[in-house]
Amino acid sequence: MERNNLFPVFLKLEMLDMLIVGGGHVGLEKLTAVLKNSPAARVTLVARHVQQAVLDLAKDHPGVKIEERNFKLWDLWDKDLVILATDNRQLHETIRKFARTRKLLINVADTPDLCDFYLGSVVTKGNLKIGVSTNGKSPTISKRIREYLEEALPDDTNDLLDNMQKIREQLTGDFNHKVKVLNEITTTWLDNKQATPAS
Ligand SMILES: C[C@@]1(CC(=O)O)c2cc3[nH]c(cc4nc(cc5[nH]c(cc(n2)[C@H]1CCC(=O)O)[C@@](C)(CC(=O)O)[C@@H]5CCC(=O)O)C(CC(=O)O)=C4CCC(=O)O)c(CCC(=O)O)c3CC(=O)O
Ligand SMILES: NC(=O)C1=CN([C@@H]2O[C@H](COP(=O)(O)OP(=O)(O)OC[C@H]3O[C@@H](n4cnc5c(N)ncnc54)[C@H](O)[C@@H]3O)[C@@H](O)[C@H]2O)C=CC1
Repeated sequence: MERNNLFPVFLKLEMLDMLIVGGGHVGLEKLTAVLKNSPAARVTLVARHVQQAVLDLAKDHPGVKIEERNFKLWDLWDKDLVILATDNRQLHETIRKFARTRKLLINVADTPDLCDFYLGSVVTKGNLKIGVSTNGKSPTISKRIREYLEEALPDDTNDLLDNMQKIREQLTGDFNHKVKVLNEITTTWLDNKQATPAS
């Protein structure tokens, strides 16, 4: 059977510098995805024309800088990650080439063959976050799985995490003992969806 070989990570975007090129529909979608997850992300968005909705979104996020002009190569100099969302495939290929010489990681929205990483659908319940990838096969199925998990996971999931954190802090004994206790008290969690693990 085919498998998904992508390696998932969770990035701290308030400690990294991201460049988004393109401020149309797709640029807005990607900026929205970034800020929904990481409201304090440091993002520079460069676009010849910036949609009003992009400006509105940026207003509420001090980490976002909007520059309404053509992309320039030096936009890449001080960045860690790049998302391209223009309507110009040739430009995407050129930027990608330069970005890779600088070892920057790049996502070209809707062009899997030019991407070093993909965005995923994201389920969030408090501190819990689940990233979904179909390996580019079907973003619509990613979206459906997100909706399914959002519905299925109890709303008090974050209380569970708080309780578990307290228990972790209070547990004494060696590492193996702690792992055993933590495994035991969570065995039935998803069966009865309780926020307080049985002790
Ligand atoms: C490879 C990837 C690269 C990347 O963009 O990072 C990619 C590629 C492409 N997307 C396309 C289309 C659509 N993308 C969406 C939606 C999302 N797309 C996202 C990620 C990804 N999209 C990466 C793989 C993710 C995975 O592995 O599953 C999500 C999960 C995250 C996000 O973007 O924030 C977000 C859902 C967020 C949510 O709601 O949870 C919808 C549905 C909708 O908008 O309702 C459609 C239309 C329906 C359809 O096609 O399914 C096309 C065809 C373009 C064309 O037809 O021209 C390509 C190109 C191709 O497939 O060749
Ligand atoms: N809109 C959609 O739902 C979908 C779009 N696509 C594709 O994604 C691409 C982008 O789509 P949209 O965002 O809708 O297009 P758009 O035309 O709304 O936005 C393109 C953006 O790129 C900017 N841009 C173009 N050249 C630039 C340059 N040299 N420097 C800086 N900025 C530059 C424009 O000013 C604009 O902000 C298109 O190729 C489209 O075919 C694919 C699937 C769905």
